Amino acid sequence: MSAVSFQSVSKTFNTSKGLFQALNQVSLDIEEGEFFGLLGPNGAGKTTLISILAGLARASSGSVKVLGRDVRDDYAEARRRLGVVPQELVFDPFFSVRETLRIQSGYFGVKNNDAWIDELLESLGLADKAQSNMRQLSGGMKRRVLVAQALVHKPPIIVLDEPTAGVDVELRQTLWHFIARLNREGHTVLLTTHYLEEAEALCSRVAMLKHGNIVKLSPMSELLKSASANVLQFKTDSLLPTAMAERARVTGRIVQIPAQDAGDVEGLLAGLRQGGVVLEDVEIRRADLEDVFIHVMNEQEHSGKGVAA
Ligand SMILES: Nc1ncnc2c1ncn2[C@@H]1O[C@H](COP(=O)(O)OP(=O)(O)OP(=O)(O)O)[C@@H](O)[C@H]1O
Repeated sequence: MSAVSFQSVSKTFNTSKGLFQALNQVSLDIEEGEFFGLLGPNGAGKTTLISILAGLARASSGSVKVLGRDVRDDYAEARRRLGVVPQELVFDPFFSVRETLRIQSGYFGVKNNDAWIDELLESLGLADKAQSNMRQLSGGMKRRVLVAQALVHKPPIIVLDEPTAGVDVELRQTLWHFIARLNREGHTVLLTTHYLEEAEALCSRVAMLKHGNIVKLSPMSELLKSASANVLQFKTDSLLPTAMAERARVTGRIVQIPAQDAGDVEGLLAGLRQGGVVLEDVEIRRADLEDVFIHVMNEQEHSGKGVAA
């Protein structure tokens, strides 16, 4: 049985400008024990898909099942199997951290949960904040509580919607260490993130979403293999020749151009020299998930919408 199964899920919003299709026939099965990444640019439909999974929004058509339970017809049972860490920080400011977690346990009907609550507090670096009121915590600490809150009923499936947006390195490390442990222990993880190096390090399979369509669905290893093998990277203040500018990813002074092999790199360097481009800090590195992501998104731009497996 799939941990999460999306079958032809579409979502249309009524907006002041008319109907807007945020999801278009999304079908996707996430297996038990997977660490699955849902990637896509802003507005691709990731949060909408997760909101439908969590029962916070309704699909216009299609169905979603959590371990075989339909999120609409069998909401309570489906929801109990999910631990959802939302993007937004929402709390009741009057409770302490421990009270917040106890209340959440009660909500799921879990009694005598203090041993697990202590373990969550310890693993997420919150042990010394257990008695603090929520309103006294920093943003990063609140985010840790949000994670603890999602996990308080030991859900088999953990859903994280951009959990590391704007959080510091220490929290990221604490969080990933803990989530990776839970995944090793058998929990399924569904993650959306804009930090592609995190996705690359953690996810065994990813789906890329664009304009509400799945445009890529692939194991991470195959995705990385499918990429052009290398990237020529350098810094420059010069303008690039047009043919090269079209292939390049430019961030400030840093230019990165995909290259298949050593011959391709030589050709690029010769072209740059001919174009009078002055290079600094030249290096050749292996392509990463960000290179693949940009390639897939550009491909879609040029070929229109569509599904590529
Ligand atoms: N309640 C709503 N009413 C109208 N349009 C909406 C609503 N919620 C989302 N949308 C639109 O649906 C599209 C998908 O939004 P969604 O939040 O799912 O994207 P996302 O992939 O999570 O983006 P981000 O990476 O920015 O979080 C966007 O164009 C958004 O403006």
